[in-house]
Amino acid sequence: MHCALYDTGRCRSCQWLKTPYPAQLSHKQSYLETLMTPFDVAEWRQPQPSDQQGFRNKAKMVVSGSVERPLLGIMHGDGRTVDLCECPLYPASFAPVFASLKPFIARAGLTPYNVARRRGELKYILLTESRDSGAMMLRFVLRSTLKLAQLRSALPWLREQLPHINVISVNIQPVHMAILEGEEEIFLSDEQVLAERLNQVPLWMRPGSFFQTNPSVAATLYASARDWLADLPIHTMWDLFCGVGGFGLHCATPEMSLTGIEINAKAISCARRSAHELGLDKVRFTALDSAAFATGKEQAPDLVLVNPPRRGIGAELCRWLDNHAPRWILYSSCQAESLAKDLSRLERYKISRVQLFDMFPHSSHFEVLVLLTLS
Ligand SMILES: C[S@@+](CC[C@H](N)C(=O)[O-])C[C@H]1O[C@@H](n2cnc3c(N)ncnc32)[C@H](O)[C@@H]1O
Ligand code: SF4
Repeated sequence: MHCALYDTGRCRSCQWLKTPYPAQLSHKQSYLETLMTPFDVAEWRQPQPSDQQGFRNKAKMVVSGSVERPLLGIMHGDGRTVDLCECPLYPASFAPVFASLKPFIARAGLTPYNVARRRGELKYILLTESRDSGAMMLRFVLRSTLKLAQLRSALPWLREQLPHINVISVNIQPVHMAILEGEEEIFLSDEQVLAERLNQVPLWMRPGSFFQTNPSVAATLYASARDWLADLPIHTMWDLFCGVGGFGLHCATPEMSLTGIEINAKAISCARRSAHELGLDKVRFTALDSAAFATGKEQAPDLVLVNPPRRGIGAELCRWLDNHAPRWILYSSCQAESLAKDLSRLERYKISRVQLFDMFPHSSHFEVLVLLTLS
């Protein structure tokens, strides 16, 4: 893939950009196979490739420069800022939004936050697109509510320019640190959630809840989970670290009892809404810590699906799973090293199937789906 920003040294975020894409995939696959050497893998599926560009549904732009000439992009460690509006990882539909946002920032007088001087108001612009409908969610991360009234009164102009932005909000992040978002979210639109649909399953995105950033590959990942489970006699299932419910809602059948557990209550409200739309009445989604939920139970379901953050599921949950022995575990991981560590703790399981999903092209990262069967 060609990136002028990379070639001119302005952005080097994609460390593997100069490696041809097929070689990127085979490097990732060989690395994964090396990590899995201690385990006996019954079946390897072919890696799932990604589109090489335009695959992201989300932009997190640091705002810098001046109010008349804002830059939307990244800040390097030395404080240098670079405009990334032409980053080829974003879909073509993002360019007109960035083009309208720049004059809007001037109209609303949203002075970019200057980290060195600790002055200014607008810190980040967060833009998310529904791949299904093309509708978008736009969030302004501000240092305080000082410019909120100005932003509100300039907003009709922006809405006229960009009528497909359904959800607009302001996040207040008063802390002077590299933290992206604060606790307080103020909605400026009637809509507070953005509808997505992957494989005909309705999903909802909302500020602050996790959603996969490569929706095409996420759709193949969820569909694979559903296909892998389709032939197994599963009556009861848990989806731990479920986010807005993508895995569980793909895998659940009307007869199956599904419990989804996630720490973020807003994500849980999205998952409940999807289950209701699908007419799944044996599905429960609850906001809890996954390990605390599992360790409070006497009995495991037929299958436990886990999709943890990069740190993995950890020793306590592995111990509980190994002791309570669900017949199957389906583990989706975005960090192969923590996955390998967790697999070594699940001593009673054999590895039935493994597949790599290239969620993050041009970087060393990838997603892996592993089916474990009780020995
Ligand atoms: C990799 S994301 C996966 C989300 C979801 N399965 C999906 O497909 O989008 C990990 C999720 O775990 C949640 N999480 C983090 N720590 C948790 C915990 N201790 N207990 C439950 N959920 C947690 C995060 O909020 C996040 O939604
Ligand atoms: S993140 Fe975008 S701009 Fe930066 S190197 Fe990758 S493709 Fe180029």
